[in-house]
Amino acid sequence: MTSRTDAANRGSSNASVEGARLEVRDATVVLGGQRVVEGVSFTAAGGVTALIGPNGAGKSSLLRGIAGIVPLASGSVRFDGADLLGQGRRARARAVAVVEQELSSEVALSVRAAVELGRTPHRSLLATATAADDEIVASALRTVGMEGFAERPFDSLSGGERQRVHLARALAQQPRLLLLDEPTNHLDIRAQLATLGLLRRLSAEGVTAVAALHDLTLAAGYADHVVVLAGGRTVAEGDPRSVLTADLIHEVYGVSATVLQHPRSGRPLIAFDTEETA
Ligand SMILES: Nc1ncnc2c1ncn2[C@@H]1O[C@H](COP(=O)(O)OP(=O)(O)OP(=O)(O)O)[C@@H](O)[C@H]1O
Repeated sequence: MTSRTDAANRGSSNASVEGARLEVRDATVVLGGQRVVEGVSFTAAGGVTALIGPNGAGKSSLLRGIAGIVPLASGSVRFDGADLLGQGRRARARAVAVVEQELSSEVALSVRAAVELGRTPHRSLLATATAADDEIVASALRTVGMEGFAERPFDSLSGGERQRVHLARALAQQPRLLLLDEPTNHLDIRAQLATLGLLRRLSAEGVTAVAALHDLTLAAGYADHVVVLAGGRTVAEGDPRSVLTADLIHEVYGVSATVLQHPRSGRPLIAFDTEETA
């Protein structure tokens, strides 16, 4: 596949506050002896970056490599001018929060306790929660609309509710870099729009957000920058308005689509050609 890079838009952002710069260079991740991410580079100076691509493209592995959850076989990740992966876990967790797809963690905890885990990197080892921590946790729960669930056991929640709690925990971490793996998974459409709107608001406050997304129209509607992966490699990147073409969608996903324009935002609306419309 050809590599198309919209260099003029690389790292561009509509964010009103420029976030710290994330520079991923030649990232390669090897899992089970396979190069599942190979030589991926992109820069995000604030704003929302969407990672898109088919199942198995390497989106989760790239996010995990950036976060230091899996090692990079080669390449580097710099954030705010420093080598992110060279930092200790605790220092990294003060800057970077990750919302992963896995929904079964914190099963024995209440919702409030699960979100409180987000404060751990900011507290000294044996310290208990301060009033400020409590307010940050309460605020994170309010932001995701889960304040009424604080005392519920985490494992009693629905999939979408768990997803929101994971997001609240990441917010409680007060990160400057937010990495999210399919954050709209399990969410109803209102919650999906709220989550992506929240990413936009956070980016306006200086948070750099990178999210793996499957819904191309939502990615087009909310991202400043898209990175398209297939087979572990970058196929295209840039402004969603120039990258998300019918040709690109056919090349990457093997499906036919008509790309329309949102009448107000001008952003791409992707209509898939079903048997009826083909
Ligand atoms: N532990 C592992 N050992 C071997 N291969 C792995 C391992 N983990 C992931 N892979 C493979 O790496 C590739 C990339 O997986 P990854 O989860 O990063 O893709 P993805 O783009 O996030 O996919 P999806 O959209 O399905 O979530 C896949 O082919 C997957 O099977």
